[in-house]
Amino acid sequence: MSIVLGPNQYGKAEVRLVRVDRDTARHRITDLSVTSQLRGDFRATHESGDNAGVIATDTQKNTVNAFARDGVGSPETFLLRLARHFLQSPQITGGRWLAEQYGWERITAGGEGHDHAFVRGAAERRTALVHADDAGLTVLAGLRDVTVLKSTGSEFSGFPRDRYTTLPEVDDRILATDVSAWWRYEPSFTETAGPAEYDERYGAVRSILLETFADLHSLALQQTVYAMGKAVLEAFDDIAEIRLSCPNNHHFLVDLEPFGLDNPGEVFFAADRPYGLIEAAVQRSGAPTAEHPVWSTIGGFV
Ligand SMILES: O=c1[nH]c(=O)c2[nH]c(=O)[nH]c2[nH]1
Repeated sequence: MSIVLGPNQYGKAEVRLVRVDRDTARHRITDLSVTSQLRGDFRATHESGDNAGVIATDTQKNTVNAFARDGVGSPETFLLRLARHFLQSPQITGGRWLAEQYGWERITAGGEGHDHAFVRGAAERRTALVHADDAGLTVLAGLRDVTVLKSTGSEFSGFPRDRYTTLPEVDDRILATDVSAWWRYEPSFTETAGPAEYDERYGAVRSILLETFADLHSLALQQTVYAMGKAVLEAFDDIAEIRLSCPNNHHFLVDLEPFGLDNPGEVFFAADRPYGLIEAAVQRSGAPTAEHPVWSTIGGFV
């Protein structure tokens, strides 16, 4: 039996990059964590330490920072620039470039918000991923940990009961989750989109996800998750598919009877674990059934 090197990739993870656009007194900041990973025939370095073809991870980090000097644009276009740059080296045959963007809002004291003072927003991040392989470039866009809650308009009943079932059926409960999603753009979008189109589309998808969460009377988080994905695909032909991952952040009604009090859906215990975890891909019927290769690069369902 002989031992051989299997699939491999390497690069710099989580380059923390803050870009200040200061062309006017009203500054804009872009706060990113960027990961660059390269693929190619890197047997030599693994087998004998011959680094002749190895673009150092330090060089990859420097390239990320240097490219930011010209502006970031949108996370998607920034990653596409990096991908096209590294793919110019003949030994690089593919790769994976990932960005997580942290939101900063202007500090507001009435009026328009401060010109150059910001407050970091919620845990929510905007995400982008560019994947390159023999078939070309694929762009995913997404979001992570968009925390939402509705205080009514959610029920859960009709599930099977066995000797281990204790959950009561409820026709009114809190529904709370942290929405994470990735959606895959068709080439028809990525071939022409610039930063403005990516930004606009990100905002539109985020709004659709939130509005659907809010408006659908939910009989199960599964129904809400599917409806959110479906609404996005119905709105945009050039989004091929979307994957969602949503924990069910349980809120349990506190028993106030020991204190002689009723509790008509007013006082809850917000449990942090365990949590239900509902994940689904929403796709177009007739699309290829084989999983697109990009999904194997994201680590986890979403
Ligand atoms: O929306 C829900 N889906 C489930 O599958 C489930 N299971 C559970 O215990 N509570 C819930 N809620």
